[in-house]
Amino acid sequence: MITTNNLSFSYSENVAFRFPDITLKEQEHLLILGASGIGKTTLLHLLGGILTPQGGEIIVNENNITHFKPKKLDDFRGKNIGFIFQKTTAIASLSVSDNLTTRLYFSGLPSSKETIDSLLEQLDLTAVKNHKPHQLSQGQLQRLGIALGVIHQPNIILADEPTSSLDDENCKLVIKLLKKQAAKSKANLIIITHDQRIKDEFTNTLVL
Ligand SMILES: Nc1ncnc2c1ncn2[C@@H]1O[C@H](COP(=O)(O)OP(=O)(O)OP(=O)(O)O)[C@@H](O)[C@H]1O
Repeated sequence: MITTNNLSFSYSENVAFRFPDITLKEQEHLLILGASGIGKTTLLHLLGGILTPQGGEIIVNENNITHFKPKKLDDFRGKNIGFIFQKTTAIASLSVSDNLTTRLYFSGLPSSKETIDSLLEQLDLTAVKNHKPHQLSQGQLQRLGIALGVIHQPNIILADEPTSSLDDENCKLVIKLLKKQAAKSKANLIIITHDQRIKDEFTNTLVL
């Protein structure tokens, strides 16, 4: 569950944003659309606690995270938020499997071979589990990005332009995978995009 009230943020006097309020009940999805530069990534980073709003508040599962101290926010983010970035944040020197083990560690969770193997299987990455990120294809890298965003079963999955560089077939596949992973961890799924192809896949949309 996530609620925002009167959120505002500015990078400078000239680059300032006021965002519409968001209310998502358990497991609801939201697609955020809008022109380039309108503030979509900024909003996603506010929702995930990467940026702190100058005004308003963000409530995640009854926790008002707006005024959390940095350490508490880091812990909260590690356990509850799953980010999927356009470009993978995998560690180059580690294998696919070890990247997932490391992500679990940073979320304060024990390494679980079963959890990792099962997720790799679902994302069709088993064959490359011992490969380093640079040995993966674009599609495999994209799926590793999803794995890294969901391995710790977050309550909120935040995806930044997850389909923009994909062909139609892989675009559909990624959306299906994101919805499936969100259902599995009973998470809210919030996607920002200007990819019009995925508009029809979501009933709940917010245009900035
Ligand atoms: N760290 C920063 N410092 C200063 N200005 C920034 C910073 N990050 C973003 N901006 C500015 O804030 C505005 C909104 O950026 P943001 O990335 O949130 O937009 P967006 O809607 O996600 O754009 P796009 O669709 O092109 O990714 C842009 O004008 C951008 O230049």
